[in-house]
Formats: sequence, structure tokens, C-alpha cells
Amino acid sequence: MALKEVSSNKSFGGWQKVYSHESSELGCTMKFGIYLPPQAEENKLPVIYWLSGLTCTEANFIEKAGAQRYAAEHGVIIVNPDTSPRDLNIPGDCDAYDFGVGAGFYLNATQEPWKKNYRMYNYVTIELPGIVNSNFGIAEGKQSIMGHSMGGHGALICALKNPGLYRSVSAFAPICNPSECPWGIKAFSGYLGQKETGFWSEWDATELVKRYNGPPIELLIDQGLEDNFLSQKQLLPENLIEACKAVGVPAILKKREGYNHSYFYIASFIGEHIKYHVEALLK
Ligand SMILES: N[C@@H](CCC(=O)N[C@@H](CSC=O)C(=O)NCC(=O)O)C(=O)O
Repeated sequence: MALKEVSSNKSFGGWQKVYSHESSELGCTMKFGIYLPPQAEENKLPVIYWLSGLTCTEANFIEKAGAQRYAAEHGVIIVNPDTSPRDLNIPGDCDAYDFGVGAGFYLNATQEPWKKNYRMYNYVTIELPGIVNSNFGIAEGKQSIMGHSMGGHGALICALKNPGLYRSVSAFAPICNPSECPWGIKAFSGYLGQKETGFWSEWDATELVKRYNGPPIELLIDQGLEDNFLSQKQLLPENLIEACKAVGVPAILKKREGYNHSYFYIASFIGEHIKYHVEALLK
């Protein structure tokens, strides 16, 4: 798969790059960011995937999270894809910020007109890691995943649906129970069809954790307490924590006094999350 370098900027001794490529899974040109710390010049390194939230491109995380400093400190590669297919001109794909372009929800759609291209789950779990592993020096089997909001939902479902694929998972302000919140109900109805027939529980972390069957897993959930979307019941961390307790899956809930949903919040704690992942990746 041919990669085209879109940009390259030196950062903390390493390189923040953006590449584009033709995605066979999504049927369009996709961009992703990759931070290569200075250690990547000499060694194969572990990788953390970051999944962004609604309205984001690959640029938001690169420019706002401040992750490069910590990735350089710990010698870890960070890869961050875009949040949906783009430039397909599917009718209705740009009508709202929470559905269609910028809102792929990290699932494989089953409904027309989305099912041919809206396959972000396969893209982030199979196609993109294949491209990354064959083009960069990734230490075999050493990958973790994290994300924010819609991307936090994505990180959680990717880990819960693929026992053992990721060494660790963490999420900032994730949409924890999409089947029960307005964002999720809208997206799942459009991409998957009705709840009764659309197998929504296969794409919902709170449901998936109840039937998790694999090597021990721990969920690190981070939540700002002044997050508007928390009070609007879009995120529902309490439902996920309750489900984890019921089935004995360990979950850490970090409650952050005064923080909202923004990248200012993410930047405040991204170093803590990267350290958490690196500890799991180095085991
Ligand atoms: N109405 C807002 C909603 C968009 C928003 O807040 N997006 C968040 C993620 S929300 C859940 O997935 C985000 O990360 N925005 C990008 C940023 O750089 O802050 C709007 O349309 O802006």
C-alpha cells in the first residue's frame, strides 16, 4: 500500500508526520498522523493508537493534545487516524456534526447508503495496523489503544471485541453506553438499523464487557466533572462502571474536578495515559 507523505515536522527530537493512502476498506483516500520519537531511528518500538471524537480530523490530536513530548520521553509511536471516510458525497453525509463525515463511530455499518464505506472498525483494527506494521518499525504484538469521546467508545469496543490484541486501553470522556444516549441512538439507528434487529450490543462497551471472555483486561476511564456532555447524559460512565463491577472486570475511573470535554482537558492528562500504556507495553 503506497503511502504519501502529507507533512513532516520535527518535534521533541522525533517527527510528527501525516500520511495519506487509498483505503480499500473505506473506498476513499484517508489520512493518518504518526509520531515517530527519536528512538525510532534505532529501534523497533511499541505503538499506541489514538481515536478522536466527533468533528475531528487527524489534525486535532496532533495539534492540541501535546502528546509528542511524552511519546518522545517514553519511546513510543502514536498513530491517529481520521474519524470517518471523506469526500464520498453520500447524500446526507455532511448534514450534521454527529453523523456521517467526522462521525464514523468506529463500527462497520450494515445499512444503505453507509455500509459500503463506513467501516471504520475494520479500518482501525485491521487495515491501518497492517499499513503501519509494514511501513514503520513496530515491535511485534506491542500495541495499545486510547481515545476521546466517540473515540473513547471506539477504543473500548476495539479492545473488548479483540481480546489480547491490545496490551492496554484507556479512554477520555468516552461514550460508554451508546445504545442509551442520544449520540449513539442516532448513529446506531442510521448505520446499523433498528435496535431490535441491528445488533447494537456488539458495538456498545457496556454490553460487550458483560460478555468479555479473554485474557485479563483493565479499563482506564478518565472523566472531567464539568463536562457538558456528561451532564447531558451522552457519556454514561456510571453504566459501564456498574457493568464492570457486575462481571468483575477491573475499571479505573479517574474523576477530574473542574475539567470539561475539551482538548485542554486531554492535554492535562495525556502524559498520565501514555505512561499507563507504556507500563503495559513494556511488560
Ligand atoms: N457541537 C460541537 C460538538 C463537537 C465536539 O465537541 N467534538 C469533540 C468530541 S465530542 C465526542 O466525540 C472534539 O473533540 N472536538 C474537536 C476539538 O478540537 O475540540 C461542535 O460541533 O463543535
